[in-house]
Amino acid sequence: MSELISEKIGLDNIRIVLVETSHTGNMGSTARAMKTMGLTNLYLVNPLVKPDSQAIALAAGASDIIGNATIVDTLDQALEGCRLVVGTSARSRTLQWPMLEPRECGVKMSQASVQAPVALVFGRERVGLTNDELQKCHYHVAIPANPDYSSLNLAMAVQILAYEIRVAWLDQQESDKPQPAVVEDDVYPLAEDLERFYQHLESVLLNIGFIRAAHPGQVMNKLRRLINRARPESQELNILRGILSAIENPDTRNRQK
Ligand SMILES: C[S@@+](CC[C@H](N)C(=O)[O-])C[C@H]1O[C@@H](n2cnc3c(N)ncnc32)[C@H](O)[C@@H]1O
Repeated sequence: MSELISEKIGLDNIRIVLVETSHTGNMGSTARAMKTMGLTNLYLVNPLVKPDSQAIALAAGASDIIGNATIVDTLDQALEGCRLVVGTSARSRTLQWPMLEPRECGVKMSQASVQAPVALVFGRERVGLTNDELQKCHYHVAIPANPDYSSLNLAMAVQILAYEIRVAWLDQQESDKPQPAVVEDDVYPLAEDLERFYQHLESVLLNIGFIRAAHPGQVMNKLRRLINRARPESQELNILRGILSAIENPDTRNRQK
């Protein structure tokens, strides 16, 4: 595989997503962290400040990454078209999610990006990512820092995880090991298809009275975790959608008997 082609189909498919960033310096330092590791795709979700001269100054030679950043209103928009989403968090949450070590995260992202766009999502400087945002991710990754002081500066967290992606990518390019098996690029559903499935599931569970709107509890969160852990393929997700439609539409059910 030539350097040119592999760069195009690998690192270019990796999105670094920053959610509601409030310091332009962090945008600049993130751009620099990305470019040094060969990453180019920066997404800013509802940034609280617009990239300014401080962002450009801290980006140094990477201001093109800031200039080409995609600015969107919602995290769902930033994840459109992605088939693997990893969320980052310094602290463990009430509902534990499948976890990756930074090294595993690098390998998974590097391998999956050969097939399709993937996203690594970073949170707000003060409060990180919300539980809802983290539940849109297949996996979480935590940099195993000092347990007494584990919260890194946003751009430094980007640097460490981008480095792990670089190491895995170089290993993939240079080793004599066989490349990951080539699979159809639509084997896993898009992030937006998964979201539509979760909305469909929730609406059916509300309609049949399994979830009560006034007291939904943790059912949907736990189902999201279960389904994310299983990582259904597109065809399997279609079967689940079909089951939901059959529950909703008794006429179809009778016809199939
Ligand atoms: C300053 S931290 C936010 C800290 C926030 N108080 C919290 O508890 O999530 C900003 C972002 O940097 C990333 N980050 C910081 N430390 C991290 C760590 N140890 N592991 C993974 N990501 C980290 C995460 O994306 C986090 O949302």
